Amino acid sequence: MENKAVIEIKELYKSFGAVEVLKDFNLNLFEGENLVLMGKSGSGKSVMIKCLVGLMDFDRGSIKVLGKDISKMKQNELDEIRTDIGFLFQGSALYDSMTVRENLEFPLRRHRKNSERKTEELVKEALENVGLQQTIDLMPAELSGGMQRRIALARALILKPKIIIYDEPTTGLDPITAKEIILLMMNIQKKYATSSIIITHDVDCARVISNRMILLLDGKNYAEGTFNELAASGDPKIKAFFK
Ligand SMILES: Nc1ncnc2c1ncn2[C@@H]1O[C@H](COP(=O)(O)OP(=O)(O)OP(=O)(O)O)[C@@H](O)[C@H]1O
Repeated sequence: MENKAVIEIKELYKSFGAVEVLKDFNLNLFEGENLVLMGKSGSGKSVMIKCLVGLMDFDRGSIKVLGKDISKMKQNELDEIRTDIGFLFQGSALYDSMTVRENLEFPLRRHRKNSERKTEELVKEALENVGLQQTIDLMPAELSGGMQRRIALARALILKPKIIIYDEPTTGLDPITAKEIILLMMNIQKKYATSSIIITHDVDCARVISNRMILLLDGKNYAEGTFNELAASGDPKIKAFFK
């Protein structure tokens, strides 16, 4: 892909005491692509994401988001760049005590971007995108796991982010619901031309959604390539990711 990079991570190092979590980790996310990041539990995926959005300091290396250096940003610049990045967290992480509408309004209010009317419009558009307009006044507990995940996806998209980070988007869902979520992610990507990092252990999900993959192992980007390239590898360490 010849597009420009919207995220550039170069030679990133991060240790906790004697534990070196990231050691020369590199990642480029190009405009419009779906990049799948795979790594074992504890390999440092969450640490990398926290460094990326300025929630955690790193020891060495550089991170640029939309062309700007994260480590040189002031708080207000960090706040602004975070509105350009949407998150779908592990599980759904909806607020249990809020209705669907209130869950969706939350990011809009926090960033004070919109008038009341605009807020209403954006909530409705977000629900339409995931086909759940009828749930607007329900509580999360009244929805199935798959519906909760779709609402969480709608919330991740409501600020129209340029970049979306999906953390285990299909974990805990049955295969059919997982497929529905993947299709929805792909449709929404197309509609809004977002660029995405998808963290997943789900080989089926990676096969369907990835334009490119990075395998995180021993703190590094151990291997990179398309799903087919990596899945055909003879390297036992790479093969282990596809079991
Ligand atoms: N704040 C912290 N203080 C000390 N160690 C930490 C801290 N945050 C993460 N770690 C360590 O860094 C390593 C990587 O953790 P991380 O949460 O990034 O893994 P992960 O790849 O996201 O795992 P999972 O797939 O289970 O979510 C782990 O060994 C963890 O114990």
